[in-house]
Amino acid sequence: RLELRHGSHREGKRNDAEMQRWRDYGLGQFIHWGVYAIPGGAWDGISYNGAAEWIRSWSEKSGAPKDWRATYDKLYKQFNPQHFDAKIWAKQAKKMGARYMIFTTKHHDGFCLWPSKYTKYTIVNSPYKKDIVKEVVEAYAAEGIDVYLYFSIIFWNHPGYRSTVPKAPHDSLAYESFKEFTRNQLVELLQNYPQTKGLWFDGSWDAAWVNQAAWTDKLETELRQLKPGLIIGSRFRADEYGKRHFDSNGIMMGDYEQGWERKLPTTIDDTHGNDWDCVMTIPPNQWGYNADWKSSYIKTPYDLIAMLMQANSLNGNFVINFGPDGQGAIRPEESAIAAKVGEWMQINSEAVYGVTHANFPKPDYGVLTKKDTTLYVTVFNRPINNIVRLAIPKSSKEIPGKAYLLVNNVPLDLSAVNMGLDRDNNMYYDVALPVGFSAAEMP
Ligand SMILES: C[C@@H]1N[C@@H](C#Cc2ccccc2)[C@H](O)[C@@H]1O
Repeated sequence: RLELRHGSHREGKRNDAEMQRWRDYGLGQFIHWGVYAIPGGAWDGISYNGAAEWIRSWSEKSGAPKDWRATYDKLYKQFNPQHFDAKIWAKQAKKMGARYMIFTTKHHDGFCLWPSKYTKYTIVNSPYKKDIVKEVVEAYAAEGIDVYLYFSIIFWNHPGYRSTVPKAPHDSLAYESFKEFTRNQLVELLQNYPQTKGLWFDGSWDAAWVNQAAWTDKLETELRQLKPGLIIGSRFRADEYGKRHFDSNGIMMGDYEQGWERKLPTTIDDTHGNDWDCVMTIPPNQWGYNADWKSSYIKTPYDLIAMLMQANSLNGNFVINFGPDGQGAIRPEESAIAAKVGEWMQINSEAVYGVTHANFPKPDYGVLTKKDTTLYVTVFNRPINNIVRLAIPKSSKEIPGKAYLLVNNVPLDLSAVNMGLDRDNNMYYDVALPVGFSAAEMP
């Protein structure tokens, strides 16, 4: 084992109340919003083929309009979202069943949706002027939804930003100013918005930042002291050998694993016994608003519900991303998806909130989650014989005999079902699905 000064400072899960609250969320909403919502993935009739929130990085050699960067960097002067109403967003999240939300205070372009004292590139200098982060934090708090602030380390047009490790003296000096700027903004966010429960870091892969193990370690400690109980994921900092998410001894950095971006673990072993979240886009890879939803597959509510249950069956939270348009409205297609997920959650959220992995053989008809001695069997692939078999290894300590199978919220008493031993010496319960049962079909 390596002697690390700036690796993970804790082994095993955090066991304080704030982290248990995080663990119990089950479902979250991510909102990506900023100046990038104005172009919405295209400009002057030319489409950008990357993620809409990355459109500033569009180069002329890959088809960007002439002087695109300069054009983009003036767009904030048009940012005046007349349809923005954080209360509408928050009510939609509530109806969807989200217990927490993650909001982009600034993305890689650096435009701050709060009146930061440390740069002029903020909402104050846009026609909108008002503090959007404040409106969001307050609206979600009013709905009882916890807020986490997304913060991009990358700031493409900050004079001191460097992606590669600075070598020349003037670059090193510039980067020192960028580090101080970054620290100042993070302290400012925690002081301005004390309601926030955590920071969701992104854009921390640059060599220049990865090379700052000691400084970022010190900064993380300072932020945690500033806000006891603060939750920070594995993406914030690297150890002194440049290892991210997991230090050079394989111990997770931060409080939960942030590696599951647009992907999910398959087995509980993939999660290494850690807390984790999966953040998921509705199109294949668009976080910010992209006007064109015709040229790619849009996930259905069923797709998202299946992912939600897979995440929760493996001890993870599932966070669905929404990208409001340049006027601040969530597009009708996204609102419809949120409503459908909410209808399903209305019936089945007991199998989502506060659950843990059930250590039984995973059935092929759906997923298992559990809470205390109650087992939730969420059936997505209805067996042709209408029987779901629950196999419990005889060695298992968790015999759900006292539990109920909640199948689409229909409690089934296990003692009333056919039991036996299969050839793998598992005890099994064969449960006939009630007539009309459907976990996934919308009511
Ligand atoms: C949460 C998501 N992370 C961001 C990214 C990225 C990215 C882009 C290229 C290569 C690797 C990672 C996306 O823009 C979005 O904010």
